[in-house]
Order: sequence, then C-alpha cells, then structure tokens
Amino acid sequence: MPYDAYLTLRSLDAGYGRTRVLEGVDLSIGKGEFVALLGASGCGKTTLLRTIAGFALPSAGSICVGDRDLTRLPPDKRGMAMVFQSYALWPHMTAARNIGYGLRLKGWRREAIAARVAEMEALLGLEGLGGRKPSELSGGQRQRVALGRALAVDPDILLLDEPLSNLDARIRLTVRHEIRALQQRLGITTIHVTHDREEAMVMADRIVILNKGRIAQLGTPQAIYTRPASAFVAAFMGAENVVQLNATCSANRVDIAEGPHNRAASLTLGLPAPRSGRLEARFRSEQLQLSRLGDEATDDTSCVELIGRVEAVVYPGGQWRHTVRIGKGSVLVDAAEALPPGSDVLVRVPTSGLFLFAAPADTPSGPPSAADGPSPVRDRLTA
Ligand SMILES: Nc1ncnc2c1ncn2[C@@H]1O[C@H](COP(=O)(O)OP(=O)(O)OP(=O)(O)O)[C@@H](O)[C@H]1O
Repeated sequence: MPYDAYLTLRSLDAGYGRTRVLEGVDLSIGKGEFVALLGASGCGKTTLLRTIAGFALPSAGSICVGDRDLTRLPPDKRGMAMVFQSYALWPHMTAARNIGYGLRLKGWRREAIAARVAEMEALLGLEGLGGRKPSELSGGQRQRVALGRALAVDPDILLLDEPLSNLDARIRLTVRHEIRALQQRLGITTIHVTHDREEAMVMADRIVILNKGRIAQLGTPQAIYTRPASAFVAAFMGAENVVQLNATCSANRVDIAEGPHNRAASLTLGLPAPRSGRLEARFRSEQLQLSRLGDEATDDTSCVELIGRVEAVVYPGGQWRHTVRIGKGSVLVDAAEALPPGSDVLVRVPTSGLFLFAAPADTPSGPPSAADGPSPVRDRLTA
C-alpha cells in the first residue's frame, strides 16, 4: 500500500554524550502506517524511538510531522504517546487512574475523563478491571492498561518500545494480533520497536532494519525477506548458512566456478548479480534438496550444488535438521528424510533461495587454494 510521507526524519544523528548512536537516519512514514524497527540489541532502536518522542534531542537533523517541525519541541507538544517496555504504570494508582493519567495532565474534566477511560477499557477488553492496581493484573492486562493510557490522549503517532517482551510466548502471539487489529481499526500511525523478526514480519506494513545506528534496509516484510540488500540483512532475516564461491557475473547471470566443495553452475538471478570474483552465498536451511552423493536425480546446473558430509542430525519437528560440514564450515539443511552422520551428501540450493554478495575484502580471492582445505570429494566428482 503506498503511503504519503507523514512523519519525516532527515539526517538524524543522536547519542549520549560523546557516544554517537544514530547516524544520518532518513526515514519517511505514512499516515496510518505500522512500521517496525528491527535490529540486534544495542543497534539504537530505543534511542531512535526516544528521539522521535522527544525524550532525547538529536545532535543533527530534523523530525517533522506533516509541515510541523518538531525537532526541538518537548514530548508533550508532539502529539505522540509511547508505551514502554516496562509499561511504566503508576503502582499506587488503579488501572482506570493510570489510563486517565494523561487526560488529567491535559486538564480534562472528571466526567470527560471517566467517559474516555470507560471507552478505552471497552476497546481493550479491560471492563471490570478498572479498580485494580497494576500488581493485581496479569502481564497482558498491564500491557493493555499501558496501551489504554497511550491511546486515551488520542495521539497522532503511537510509539511502542518492545511492549510484548515481558509477556510469555503464548500470550505474546495473541497480543501481537490484538495490537495490529486495533492499530488498523484506529488507523493510527505506529512505530514498534522489536528484536523479534517474526513479530516485525507479522505486524508491520514496513520494516526498518537498523545496524549500528544506520538504516540497513527499509521495505515490506516480503521484500526484506526475499530481497535482502546486504549480507547483514540476509543473515538477520534467517539466511544464516554461508559459503564462499568464485564466480563470473554479468547483468543477472552468474557462472559459478567449480570449487573444492561445489560444482560449476550457471545461474540466472531475478536480481542484478554482484560483481565477479569471490562471492558470499547465503541461504536458509529450508527449501534445499539433500541427497546422498551419487544418488542425485539429474545434473542440475541451475542451482548451487555443494558437497559435504553429514555431521549430525536432529528432529526439531516437521523436518530433519542436518548439520553438513562443507570445507571448514558447516551449514544447516532441513529435509523430510534423515541421512545418518557420516553420509557424503549433495546440497542443492535453488536460485530462488540464494542470496549472493561480494565477499568481504579480507577473504582470499582467486581460485580455490589450499586455504580452502583438502577436497576429498572433488576427485570423486571430477572422476
Ligand atoms: N543513557 C545512556 N547513556 C549512554 N549510552 C547509552 C544510554 N542508553 C543507551 N546507550 C547505548 O546506546 C546504544 C544503543 O542503545 P539502544 O537502547 O538504543 O539500543 P536497542 O537497539 O534499543 O537495544 P535493545 O534491543 O537491547 O533494547 C547502546 O550501545 C547502548 O549501550
């Protein structure tokens, strides 16, 4: 769904004292859009959210909502409300008083506050619980009170800082769905911080992947999952298997040279190919083909074929997960049938699940060398 820019961050830098955390963040979020900020611990997600909220001031750049420049405004003048990871409820106040807290600060009349609190309680399924203190509520109910307090003031933008991380796994799945449904019903622009990939995927219209204070990629969940822009994003989105290959590339064609642990292949990618040379190939453990070496059905040069040996096999549910040693490294391969440890195997990686990037500069280039280790299977392959 296309969105017109509503919240716009331009060249935002922020940090703590001399520690720079965010660098040159440019981001446009549409009205009514749900955006997830996803990244590893310490990458700056909370700092970005706090800077947008006004709890931290940027050292450079600007924050605008529509035509309004909010960069130097205090938090309460920004039309935003934040739900904190800890919920930050007042322990001595009832749920109802917590929900009405922001309205009292705004000077609303008592009857108007009571009506709005009742509305929030109904919206969030908290009827009958308004008289309880936070200590008398479950984690999920506390989380909803915090959400009610944020929504009661009718903010233009809702900021959620890992609000599900204190809930147990099963409740988290339900609350995830509830928050998304509520957000869509209210049409409220929302930014949600999480380090849970699946949570970001199922809740957000678009995902921002942050890496060391910079945006590594911004896109729909599907775009980021199927077309990661860098090796970092591919790894973060689950393509954690990695092997190095040598290839000659042009436009979207990639000719993989035979190596000590891979066969030659000619691939046509759906994406522009990286430049020729040493490549880092990344792929997920699912949607691969695993067969005993020599048992494979046909020669298939349209996928990457890796040669290795099964080291271990476990059953996490659904499929058998094999640890396959390939040269000095190993990859995880899921398959319907288990092949026992010690089996020499062929792993086929289809182009649809293959992500190719230029290998980092410190990796040796050129043809496979002794550095790639001995290649017992190569002789068998070329024999
Ligand atoms: N008050 C502070 N003073 C100094 N450094 C801080 C402060 N708060 C955070 N940092 C540092 O800033 C960096 C970014 O922190 P931030 O909390 O934004 O990360 P995050 O991505 O939200 O992490 P997490 O997922 O663990 O919550 C980290 O290196 C952190 O140590």
